[in-house]
Amino acid sequence: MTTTSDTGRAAPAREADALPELRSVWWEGGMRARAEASIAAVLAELPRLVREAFRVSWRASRARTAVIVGATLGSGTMATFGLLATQQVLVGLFSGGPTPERVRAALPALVALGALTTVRAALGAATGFASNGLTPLVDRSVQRNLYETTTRVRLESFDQDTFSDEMERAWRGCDSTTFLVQAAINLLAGTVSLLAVAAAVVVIHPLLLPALFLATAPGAWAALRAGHLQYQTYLAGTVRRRRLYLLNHLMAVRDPAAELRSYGLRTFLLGQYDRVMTAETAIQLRLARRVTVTTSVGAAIGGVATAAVYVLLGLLLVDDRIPLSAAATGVIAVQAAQRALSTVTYQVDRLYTEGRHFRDYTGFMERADEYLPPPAGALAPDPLATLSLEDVTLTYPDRDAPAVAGVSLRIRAGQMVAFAGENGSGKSTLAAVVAGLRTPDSGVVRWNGVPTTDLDPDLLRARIGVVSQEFHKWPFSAATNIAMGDIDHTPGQPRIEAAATKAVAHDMIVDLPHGYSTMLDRAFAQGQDLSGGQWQRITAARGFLRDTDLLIMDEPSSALDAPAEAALFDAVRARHGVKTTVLITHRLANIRHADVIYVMHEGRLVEQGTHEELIAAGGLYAKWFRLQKLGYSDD
Ligand SMILES: Nc1ncnc2c1ncn2[C@@H]1O[C@H](COP(=O)(O)OP(=O)(O)OP(=O)(O)O)[C@@H](O)[C@H]1O
Repeated sequence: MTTTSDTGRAAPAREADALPELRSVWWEGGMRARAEASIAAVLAELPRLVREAFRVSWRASRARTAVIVGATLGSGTMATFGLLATQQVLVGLFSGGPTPERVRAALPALVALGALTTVRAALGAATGFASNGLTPLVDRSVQRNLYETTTRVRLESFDQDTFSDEMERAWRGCDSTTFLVQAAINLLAGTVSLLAVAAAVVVIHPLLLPALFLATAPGAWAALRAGHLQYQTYLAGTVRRRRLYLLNHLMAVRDPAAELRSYGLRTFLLGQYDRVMTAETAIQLRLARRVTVTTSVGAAIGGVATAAVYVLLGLLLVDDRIPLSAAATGVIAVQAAQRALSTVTYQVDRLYTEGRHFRDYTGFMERADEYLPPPAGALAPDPLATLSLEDVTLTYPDRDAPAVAGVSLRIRAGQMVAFAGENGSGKSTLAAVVAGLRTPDSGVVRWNGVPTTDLDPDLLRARIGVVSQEFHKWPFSAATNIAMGDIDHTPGQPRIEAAATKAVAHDMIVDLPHGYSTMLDRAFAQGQDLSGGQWQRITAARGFLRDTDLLIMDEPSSALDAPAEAALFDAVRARHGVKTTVLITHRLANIRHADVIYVMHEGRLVEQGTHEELIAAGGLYAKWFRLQKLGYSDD
């Protein structure tokens, strides 16, 4: 730990010897679980995980799963017969008589062994082919299921931390599913190989079975034991890397570079670096020592056990209890079993850690019902005549005060209405309720007198367009970004350009390197990013293209220059009397001509009327309008 003569700088480094705890991250969950689980717990979990892996694999492709299982079992059977054939070859070779005769005697078994090996190789190739093709199918099946759910859940779900967290874990769980399936297949192959060897040695000589067990069990135990420590070491490594990443961002990137220099933070940060690295490196070294000891002890025990088995075979041989061919096959069997076992132990660890993430996925999918919208009505909404809110209240999760409290209002077809109010007064939330994106906790929203809960939500939303304040920058071309306003009807270029013109976006798009085909994301080879105001024009164009009964525009001009803003509001006013528009904006001059202005204050509707009525009433609206007007006057 670094201390400096400058006490002011060194003080924070001495605050505590222990490093501050890092927030746990979801992708470490599987490794952490394996590092903490006992061998018994890991083994107890295996049957269920293997079952689940094969269930997923079966759902993704029955044919491929059947090929994998069939070929793996077939390969195991070939391995058993292969060992038996090996023994027969040895029987022939170790029999009495001249060498050519011994070779001749061994020939049929040798031919059988060759045939078995060939078939086994073919079965291995079939397994490889089927499992390679299975991976994308499994991937697709689980991801599709997840995205089916995440695109259907209620919008409110995203406000809950638990949902976002669970969704992120479930997403990681999708990737784990393919690893889980691969691990289960490999585990099956390893186990079948092991059983195949065991079956063969029992047939050759029953005494070989305990010998086989003795030669393999200690090594397997040591490998599983080392698994704990290896995962702990890995975890310690990631903690170190994460801490380093934080410091790297303080010392080697552009953003903090100026403050680092102007406040003379170099020594302080280097001190932090030394402190972190000294502590974390010590942890890693300690663990590395333990892993080395455990694996060395395991290897030593395994080596001693194997040697003991060879001695045992020698004694049995000397004692004439087993023939030479059986002893020699026993040696081959021990080596084959040790190879199979090292596959098995590795796959056990992998299955367990990936299984943890897979459980996140299945758990999320099981709980997904909680997040789905309640069963909705099936009535098709008629074109809008009136839209009314009756005593509507909505409180966000983890918030005490409602965002919208007891609001009642009525919007008639063809009207242009406006929501005004301070930041956080509930305008956007109210607009989301009107748009059918959020369901109020209490109160009723009626479309032509029919509660919206009785209407088909998709058909209802098809009659509403929303130009959101928090719009998304879709990574598609400019044309597609606009066409997405009515994607089901694949709008043609003339419609797209007409909408862009209304939103003052046409000229700007034409000036892009590839015009309407320009990709609006720099991830693409010739992609472009746009300025905030340019994006806002594209978003407004999307709303105009939708051309629905009701268009809700939430701060559509906050980033627009003055001419663009004026043109946009001309286009909005052109809807007046034809289509219905709800406008939200802080620039009150833009809503002077609205039929009704609803004024929100702390979630409540506190004033309503035309501009003139509200000015005459001398309330909040009149005050804000006066303030804005003052800003433009010369006084
Ligand atoms: N997703 C959310 N989760 C929790 N609270 C929210 C969420 N969205 C908004 N709020 C809170 O609800 C209240 C109303 O927010 P809303 O966005 O409706 O206000 P607004 O009038 O549109 O504000 P602005 O003028 O700043 O856009 C605020 O207190 C806000 O912090």
